[in-house]
Amino acid sequence: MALRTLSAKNAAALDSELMSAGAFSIDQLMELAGLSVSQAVFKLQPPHKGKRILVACGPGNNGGDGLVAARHLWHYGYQPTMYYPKQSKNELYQRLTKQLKDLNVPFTEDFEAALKHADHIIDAIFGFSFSGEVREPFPKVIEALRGTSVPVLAVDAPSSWDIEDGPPLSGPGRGFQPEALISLTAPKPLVKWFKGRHFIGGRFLSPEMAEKYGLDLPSYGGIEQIVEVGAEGQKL
Ligand SMILES: NC(=O)C1=CN([C@@H]2O[C@H](COP(=O)(O)OP(=O)(O)OC[C@H]3O[C@@H](n4cnc5c(N)ncnc54)[C@H](O)[C@@H]3O)[C@@H](O)[C@H]2O)[C@H](O)CC1
Ligand SMILES: [K+]
Repeated sequence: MALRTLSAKNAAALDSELMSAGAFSIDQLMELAGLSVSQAVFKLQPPHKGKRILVACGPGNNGGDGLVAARHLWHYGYQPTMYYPKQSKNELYQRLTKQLKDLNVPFTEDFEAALKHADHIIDAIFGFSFSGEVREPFPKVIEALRGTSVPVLAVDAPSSWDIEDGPPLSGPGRGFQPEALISLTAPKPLVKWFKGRHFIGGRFLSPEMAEKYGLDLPSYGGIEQIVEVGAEGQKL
């Protein structure tokens, strides 16, 4: 049986409820989300299989998860490279960026060139607040993700996919099917069209909140921040 999914509208409502009634800060949620992304990379691409991780970050919190994941990956011994073309002036993102610069993690403006030297890619461009046509400068990046043979781990959603309706029928993301996906808190309806390896992460949901939003609490083992499920979210 598939895990229950969370619509884009409810994902945003749950996020804001976690930060009000739930008493979490955005920094905490993003740290746990990014930590789970880093653990999924470790599972998919253990360091002995190649350490060069290209992290594509978008302008919102999905991008923030990518910034946090990169820092954890550096500490695990990986060599992250950041592509972060629309850097927010928001203080949190500036701090996350500084933390990476202090570790001498490189930032590149040329995604296609960086792709030639990558062993794995994190797609942290858009998450549950994506809508409409992909705007500049991201169309060529999405096209490159679609065309590359380097494996891609998508954070929360394959970027350019509609959260409810899945893969786009036209535009740069047409035919984009990443190797892996990590859904944060709960899978979004788009998982119905996803065919790769699927993880759930973001281990911060209380049983009360799960019940209120009609979600399943993933059965995380021990100290794990991720749990692998079937492609469409069914328990393995
Ligand atoms: N509770 C959780 O599960 C948590 C999840 N986290 C992550 O946060 C994202 C959602 O973040 P949000 O800031 O709301 O939005 P996005 O990052 O998805 O994108 C917003 C960003 O993108 C721009 N944008 C939207 N559509 C387009 C477009 N068509 N073309 C270009 N740009 C577009 C928009 O203007 C914004 O700037 C969730 O998915 C998780 O990854 C939190 O980290 C922690 C809690
Ligand atoms: K994404």
